[in-house]
Amino acid sequence: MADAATYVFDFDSTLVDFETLEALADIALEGSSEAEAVRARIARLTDRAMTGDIPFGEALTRRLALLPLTHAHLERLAAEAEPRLTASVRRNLPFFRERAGRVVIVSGGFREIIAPVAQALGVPADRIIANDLTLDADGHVTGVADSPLLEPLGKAAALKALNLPGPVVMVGDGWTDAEVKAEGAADRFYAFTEVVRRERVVAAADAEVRSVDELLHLEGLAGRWSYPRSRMRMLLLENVHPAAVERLQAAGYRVETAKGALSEDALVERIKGVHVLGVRSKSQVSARVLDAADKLMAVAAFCIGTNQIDLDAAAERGVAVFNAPYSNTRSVVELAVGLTIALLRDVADKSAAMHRGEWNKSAAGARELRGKTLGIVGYGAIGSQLSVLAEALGMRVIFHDLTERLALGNARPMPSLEALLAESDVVSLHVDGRTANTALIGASELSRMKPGALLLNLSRGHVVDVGALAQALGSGRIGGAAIDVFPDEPATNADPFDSPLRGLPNVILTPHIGGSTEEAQEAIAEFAAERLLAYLNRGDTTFCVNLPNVQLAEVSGAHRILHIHRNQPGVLAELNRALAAAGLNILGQHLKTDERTGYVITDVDRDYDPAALKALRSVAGTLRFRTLH
Ligand SMILES: NC(=O)C1=CN([C@@H]2O[C@H](COP(=O)(O)OP(=O)(O)OC[C@H]3O[C@@H](n4cnc5c(N)ncnc54)[C@H](O)[C@@H]3O)[C@@H](O)[C@H]2O)C=CC1
Ligand SMILES: O=C(O)C(=O)COP(=O)(O)O
Repeated sequence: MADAATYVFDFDSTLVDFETLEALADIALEGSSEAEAVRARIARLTDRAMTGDIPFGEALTRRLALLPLTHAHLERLAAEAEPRLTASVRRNLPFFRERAGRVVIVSGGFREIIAPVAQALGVPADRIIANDLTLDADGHVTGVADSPLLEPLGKAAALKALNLPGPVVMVGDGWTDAEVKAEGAADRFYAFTEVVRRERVVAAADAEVRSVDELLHLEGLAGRWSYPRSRMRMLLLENVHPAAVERLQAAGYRVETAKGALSEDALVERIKGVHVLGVRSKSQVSARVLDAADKLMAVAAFCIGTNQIDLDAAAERGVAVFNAPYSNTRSVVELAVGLTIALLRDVADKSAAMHRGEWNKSAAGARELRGKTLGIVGYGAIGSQLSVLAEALGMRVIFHDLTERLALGNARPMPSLEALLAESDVVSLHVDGRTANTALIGASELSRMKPGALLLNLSRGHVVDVGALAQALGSGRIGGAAIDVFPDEPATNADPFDSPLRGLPNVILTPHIGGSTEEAQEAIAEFAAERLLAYLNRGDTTFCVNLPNVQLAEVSGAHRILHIHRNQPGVLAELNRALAAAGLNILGQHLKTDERTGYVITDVDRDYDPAALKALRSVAGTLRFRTLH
C-alpha cells in the first residue's frame, strides 16, 4: 500500500544539504568581524532545538534576533537553494514529481526559501507548511509571523490540521520531525541521516535512512538505483589509502575501515552483511570466509598479489575479485634496484656500525653493479620492468619464466631455473604467490647459485625456505640477501616480528614495503575503487581476476540483468526462454565464458513485472543474479 501513502519531508538538512538559519547567517554576516561568534551561537541554538533541548519557536526568534537580515539576503539564499538539493533527492526527482500530490513539505524554516525547491520537486505551493517572515518597509526582517509551527509540537499540530489521507510517512533529521510520529500525526517516521545524524532522533525512528534511495527501498518503491547504495556495506582492511574511502563514499556507498589484517576467525565474524571486501596482501579470504559471507558481491585486493584470496571458491559463489595489477609495479622495481646496490656495497652493515660509533672505511668485498649478471625469476610486470632499469644501469640481464615472455632490450631467457642460478651474480625473485611456488628457492637451489651471489625476494614469503637461506648465509655460501616478504608476517605494526634471518651479516630485512610508496598506494586506491564502482554500478568486469572480463557502458533507458552461472551447456538458452516467458523485451545481450564460469548481461526494456525476474534465479547453474537500473 506504499503508493497510497503521503510522504512528509522536513526541509533543512533533509531536502537540502544546509540549515536555513546558518546559511542566512553566512550571507548576512559576510565580511563582519562578529561573524564567527554569531555563527557559533546560531549553530548552538539550532542544535539545541533539533535535539529537543529548547522549544523550536524560542530558538527561531532568538536566532533571528542575532542577524541583520534583509529581503535581499532571503532572495539570495532562495536562488541558491535548488542547486543545494541533497544528492539522493536530486537522484530521485522522478519520485517527487510523480507523487507530487502525495508529498508535503513541513518546516520550521521560511516559505520564501522553500518555494523554489518545492517548485523544482513539483510539489504544489499549498503543500508547503512553513513560517512566514515579517519585514519592515525598508525590507529588514523584523521577526516571524504567528503560526502554530512556533508552538511546542508545532509540526505535529500543523500536520494533523491537514487531515492527510492514507498512511502518513514523516522523513526528517530533527527532533521536531520525530515528534510528528510521537504525537500521532504520522504512522511511520524515518530518521534521515544523509546530511546530519542525530543519535536521539535515530533512536526515536522506525528506521534510519541514509538516502532517499534507502527510504524508497524500505517503502517498497522503485528508486533511482535497484538497491540503495547507502545500504551497501564496504569493509576495507589493512589501512587502504583514504583516496579509496573518499571515492567510494562519494559514490554513495557505506564504507568501514580497519587498520590491520583480520585473522580468519575474525573475518568470518566481520564479513556478515558486507557487500564488498577490500584487503591487501595479508588478509586470507578463504572458502570458509566466503561461506560466512551472506551478502558479498566483490572482493578488491588493493595490491597486485591475489594468492591470499581463494579465487575459485569466490567464482563458485559468483563473487568477483579485482586487484590493481600495475599500480605499485614501479615501486617494487625501484626498491629492488636500491637493495641490490646496498647489498653490493654492504651499506646496511656499514651504516649500523657507524651508528654504533665505528668507522670502517674499506673497499674489501664492495662491488659495482655495472657488468654484473642479474637473474630475474618471474618475468611478469615487475620482472620485466626491473629488466629495463637494470640494463640501463649496465647490468647483464637473464631471466626465467614458466611462460613465454617477450625479452626486453638485451635480456636473455634461460631454459631453466637451474641455468639461471648458475650464471647470476644477483638473483631477484618476482614470481606470483601460487602455492606451487612454495620453497621455489630451497637448500638445493641455493647450492646451485654462484658462491657469494646475492638473493632478493620481494615476491612472497613462502617462495624462499628461510631456514635454508639462513644456513647458506651463515656459511658464507650466499654473499647477502634482501628480503621484503616473509612466511609469517605480523598482522599489524603493533605485532612482533621474528625470523631465522634476524641478526645475520649483509642481510637487509624490510617489512613488506615493496609496494608501500605514497604514489603506489594512492594509485592503487583509485584504480581498485574505480574497478569496484564499474562492477557494482554497471556490471563491468574489466580486470576481474576470476570471472570473464566484459567491458560495459552505463545502463541508460533500460534495466540490466546480470547473471553469473556455472559454465555448463544450455544456460543461455534456458535464461532466454525464462526472459521470453516473463515477457521481457531484450534490447542487448553479451555473453562471455571462461573454463568454469559464464557471465551474461542482458539489457531489457523497463516495462516488465519485477516479480517475473524470480524465474531467472531458478535457471540451472545460476551462481549470482542481480539487476541494475
Ligand atoms: N613486496 C611487495 O610489496 C610486492 C610484492 N608483489 C609480488 O610480486 C608478484 C609479481 O608481481 P607481477 O610481476 O606484477 O606479477 P605477474 O603475474 O605479472 O608476473 C609473475 C610472473 O611470474 C611467473 N612465474 C610464476 N611462477 C613461476 C615460477 N615458478 N618460475 C618462473 N616464473 C614463474 C609468471 O608466469 C609471471 O610471468 C606478485 O604476485 C606479488 O606476489 C607485488 C607487489 C608488491
Ligand atoms: O601488491 C602486492 O602484491 C604486495 O605484496 C603489496 O602488498 P601490501 O599492499 O603492501 O600488503
